[in-house]
Amino acid sequence: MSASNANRRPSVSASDPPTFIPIPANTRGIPASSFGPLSPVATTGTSPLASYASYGTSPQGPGSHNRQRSTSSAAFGIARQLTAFLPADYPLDEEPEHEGPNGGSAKKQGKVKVLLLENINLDAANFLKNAGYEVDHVSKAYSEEELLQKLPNYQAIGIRSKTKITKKVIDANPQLLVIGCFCIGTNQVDLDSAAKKGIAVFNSPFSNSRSVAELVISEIIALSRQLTDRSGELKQGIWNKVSKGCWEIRGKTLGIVGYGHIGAQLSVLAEAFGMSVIYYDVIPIMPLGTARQVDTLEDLLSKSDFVTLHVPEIPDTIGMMGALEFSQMKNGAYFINNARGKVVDLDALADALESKHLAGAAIDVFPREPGSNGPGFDGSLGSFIPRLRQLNNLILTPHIGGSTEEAQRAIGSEVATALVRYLNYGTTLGSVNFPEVDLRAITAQDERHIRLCFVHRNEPGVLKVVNNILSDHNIEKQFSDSKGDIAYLMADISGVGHEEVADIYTQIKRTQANILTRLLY
Ligand SMILES: NC(=O)c1ccc[n+]([C@@H]2O[C@H](COP(=O)([O-])OP(=O)(O)OC[C@H]3O[C@@H](n4cnc5c(N)ncnc54)[C@H](O)[C@@H]3O)[C@@H](O)[C@H]2O)c1
Ligand SMILES: O=C(O)[C@H](O)COP(=O)(O)O
Repeated sequence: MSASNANRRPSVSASDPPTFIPIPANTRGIPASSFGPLSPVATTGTSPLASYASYGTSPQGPGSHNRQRSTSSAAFGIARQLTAFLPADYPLDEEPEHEGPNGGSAKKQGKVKVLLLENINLDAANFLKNAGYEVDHVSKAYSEEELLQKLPNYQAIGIRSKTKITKKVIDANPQLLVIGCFCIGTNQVDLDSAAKKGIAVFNSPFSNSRSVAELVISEIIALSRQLTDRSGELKQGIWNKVSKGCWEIRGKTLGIVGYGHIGAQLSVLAEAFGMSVIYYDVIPIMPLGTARQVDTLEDLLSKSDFVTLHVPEIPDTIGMMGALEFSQMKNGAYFINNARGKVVDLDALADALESKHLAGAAIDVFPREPGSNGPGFDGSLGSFIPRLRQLNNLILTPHIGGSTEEAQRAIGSEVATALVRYLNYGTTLGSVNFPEVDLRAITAQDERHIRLCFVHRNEPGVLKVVNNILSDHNIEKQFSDSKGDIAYLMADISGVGHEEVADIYTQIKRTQANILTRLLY
C-alpha cells in the first residue's frame, strides 16, 4: 500500500453517524450485545487497523480530538499490525518491504480477509466491511475439502451449525486468527485444537433462544391437534374433521430436558398456556414460575405428556434418547427435539412412533444435515429418513429453530462485533475457548503506545520472560488469564519507538511458550 492510500481516512464530522463499532473506553464486563444494533453504513472504508489508531481507542469516542492523530502514525500502525497476522513461525526478516510512511520502508500491507459461510446475515457482512475488512459471503456450508482449499486466504471465518472446523482444517491454516460461530452451538468446531493454535472462537450464546422457544410452543400445539396431518389431507382434497386424539395443551405436563437459555424461556411461555412444567438438568437450577426440577431423566420421561430437548451436543448427551428412554415415556406422549441430531437415536424414535407408543414428534435437527438448501434430505443421510417421511403426526423441519429475522440480525451484530473487538483490540470477552481477557482502551494520546496480545502455553515462568523483554518500557497495564493448556496476556506499553517494535515482536514471538503474538496500536 502506498503512503497516499494509507492516508485515506473517513470524512467524519461531529454530526456524521459513527463509521465504526461504538466500543466504550472500558469494555470490561460489558457484553457485546449491549452495544446495540449494527452501526450505519460507512461512506468510506477504512482499515480496522487505521481505525484503531485514529479512532477506536479514544475515550471520548467519535468526533473527539483523538481523530486528529497523525495519518502517518495510522499508516505505520497498519504495517506493524500486519506483521502479526502472519503465521507464528513466519520469518519477520523475510517479509517483503513496501513504501512506508514518510518515504521509509514498511512491512507487507493488506486487509483482514473474512470468509462468511452458510448465508450469515448480510448486516453482519456489511458491518465487517465497514470495519475495513474484505468479506466473502457464501450461502452454503463448506466441506472439509473445500475448507482446506479455500480457507488459507483468510484470517477470519464465520460459520453456522453445518460447517465443521476440524483439527485437520485448523492445522492447515496457521494464518487463521478467529472463528465466529453465528449461532449458539459450537460443537461443530474442534475448540481445543483451535485454542492450542491460538485461534479464538466466539458464538452468540442466547440471541436465538426466544425463536427456538416459540417454535417449540407452536409444535406442542400442532402435535396436540394433529395440525400437519389435517393440513396435508386437505391439500390432497380429503376433508377429515376429527376430534379423537386431539387435545388442549392446558393442564398437560411439559418435561424440559436442559433448563438453560432456551429451556428456561420455554418454561415461562408454557406456563402462560396453562401447562405444568418439570425439568431435568445436570446442575441444580432455580425454577422459573411454578416449574419444578426433577432428579432423573427417567422421572421426567415417566411424568411428561410432552418431552422437549434443550441440551448441547457433548459426549454425555450423544444418544441420550434411545429405545430404553422412549419406552420410559408415557403411552401417547409427544417428543420434540430442537437441540442437536446426535442426541437422539432416530431409528428408535421411528420404532416408538410406528408402534403408536408415542402419539407424535417434532424433529428440527438431524445427525447429518445437507450443507445447502434444495433436494438432499434422503436415505443418504441415514436409513431412518425414509421411515420418518412415512409417519403420521411427525413434524420435520430443516433446522430452523433459530431461523428468524430477529435472531439472525441479533446474532450477526453480536458475533461480528466480537470478531472486530478481538481482531482490532485483542478483547476475548465471550470467547468459548480462550480465557476472557480485556483491558480498558489505550488512550491514544501517546503515539508511542502499543498493545501486546500474547497467546501462549500455560507454563510456569512465561510472564517473567515476557516482562523482561518489555522491561525497558513502561507497562501501563496488563492482564493475563489461563484456561486449560493455554493462557492469554494483554499488555499496554508506552514509550515504544517505531524502530523498537519489530524487535519486541520478534523477541516475544521467539519465547518458548509462544502460540501467537500480535502487536496492536
Ligand atoms: N434448532 C435450532 O436451530 C437451535 C437453535 C439454538 C440452539 N440449539 C441447540 O440447543 C442447545 C441448547 O441451547 P441453550 O441456549 O438452551 O443452551 P444452554 O447452554 O443455555 O443450556 C443447556 C442446558 O443443558 C444442560 N445440560 C447439559 N448436559 C445435560 C444432560 N446430560 N442432561 C440434562 N441437561 C444437560 C446444561 O446444564 C444447561 O443448563 C444448543 O447447545 C444448541 O445445540 C438449536
Ligand atoms: O446452534 C444454534 O444456534 C442453532 O442450531 C442454529 O444453527 P443455525 O445457525 O445453523 O441455524
